[in-house]
Amino acid sequence: MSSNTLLVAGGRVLRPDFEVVDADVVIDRDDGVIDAVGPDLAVDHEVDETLDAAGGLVIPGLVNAHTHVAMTLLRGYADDKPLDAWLREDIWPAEAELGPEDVRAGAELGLVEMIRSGTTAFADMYFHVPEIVDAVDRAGLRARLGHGVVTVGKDDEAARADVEESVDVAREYDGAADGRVRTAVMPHSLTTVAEPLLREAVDAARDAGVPVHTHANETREEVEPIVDERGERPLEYADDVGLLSETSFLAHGVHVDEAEIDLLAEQDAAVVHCPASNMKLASGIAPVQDLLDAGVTVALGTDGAASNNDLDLFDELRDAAMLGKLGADDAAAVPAAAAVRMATEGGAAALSLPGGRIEAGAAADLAVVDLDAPHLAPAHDLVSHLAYAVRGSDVRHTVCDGQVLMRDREVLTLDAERVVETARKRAVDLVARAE
Ligand SMILES: CSC[C@H]1O[C@@H](n2cnc3c(O)ncnc32)[C@H](O)[C@@H]1O
Ligand SMILES: [Zn+2]
Repeated sequence: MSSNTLLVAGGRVLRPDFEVVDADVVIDRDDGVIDAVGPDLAVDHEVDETLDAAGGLVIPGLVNAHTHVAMTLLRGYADDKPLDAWLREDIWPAEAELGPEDVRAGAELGLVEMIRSGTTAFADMYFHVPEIVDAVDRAGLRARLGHGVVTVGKDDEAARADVEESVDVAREYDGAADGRVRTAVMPHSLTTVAEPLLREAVDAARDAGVPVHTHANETREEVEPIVDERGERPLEYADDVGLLSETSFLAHGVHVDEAEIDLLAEQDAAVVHCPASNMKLASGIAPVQDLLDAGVTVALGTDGAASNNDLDLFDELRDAAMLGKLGADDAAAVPAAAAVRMATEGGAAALSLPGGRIEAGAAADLAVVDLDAPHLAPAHDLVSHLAYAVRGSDVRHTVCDGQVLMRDREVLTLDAERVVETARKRAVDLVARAE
């Protein structure tokens, strides 16, 4: 019998086989692990804290497998443009003005938003990573973090320094926040990092024992020059430089051909599907059902809040299921359960992080979704509801690593009001500097 036990009581539980059962969940808070799942567990367990899940569904905490969390400061700053123009004309000039405290403020805002919508783990590529690590440590989430490398437009010394920073950050912070923070080396994309430095980054990641995360095959405009200049597809190039492996995870994967899908499956590299960002920037429709059919691990990501424009992974679930059907011209494609799996187990697998399943021995990362709202009645099929009807605002409690991050919609680890106020001020000042 544990002396530091959290009980999630009286709800229904989404099991790994996607059956929904009436069950309590007992969590060992010291180990951050689920001890038991089953009916009436309060009877045989001494409990230190109870979360009321009556009328709710206990699900694995959602995994946002690709974002730039501090971009919350640029939410609504530049819309209705395609990727390249959006980055060059608006986003990159604004980001050039970002200081470490801006990134901290933007990250905290994003963390509050994710906790409030049931996300317990995420992957982030950005700048000023030490401030993001600190924010994640205090917020209590789990994350795979990295410094994004861009070498184009930089002289050799600056380009090399950017790669070094990504490797140094990955080495220094892997295992931070009691192991909740893991790292990766993060070259921004196959076109924004020059080949010799991309090779160095990949080799250094392997030496450091951390994954590589990059944007890949996001737009036609990005794919075509690679094919023209190299005579090979982007993911063949990525494979040549050693970037595809069982720990690497690639954001977007929109414009991938059959051979590239086979390559991803062979190398066991994961794809993070970002449907809202792909729609908003008109980047295209990823062949998600084809990826799944080939056995590729597919996760879901919001991308940054400037191309989404929120960090609510329930939106992504719905978009993934809807857009998957449109892209495949098949209403049976990307069914509800597949979308939910991508947002949970698929995300944890892509990021090589614990979580994604509610079962004894699994990490105690979970969310309790309130089923009382009118838009969730009736409840014929709760997996269907998770994919098509639940909103982030339906989440009642969020738990990560056995710690309660939100209880009855009150975020406990960060002062949400102060975070929002600080981010508002920082965003106004940032935009004034950028214009
Ligand atoms: C070098 S840190 C990360 C870098 O990525 C930018 N970014 C945001 N969204 C996207 C996207 O959809 N594709 C490519 N790059 C993106 C972000 O603004 C940072 O500069
Ligand atoms: Zn991105």
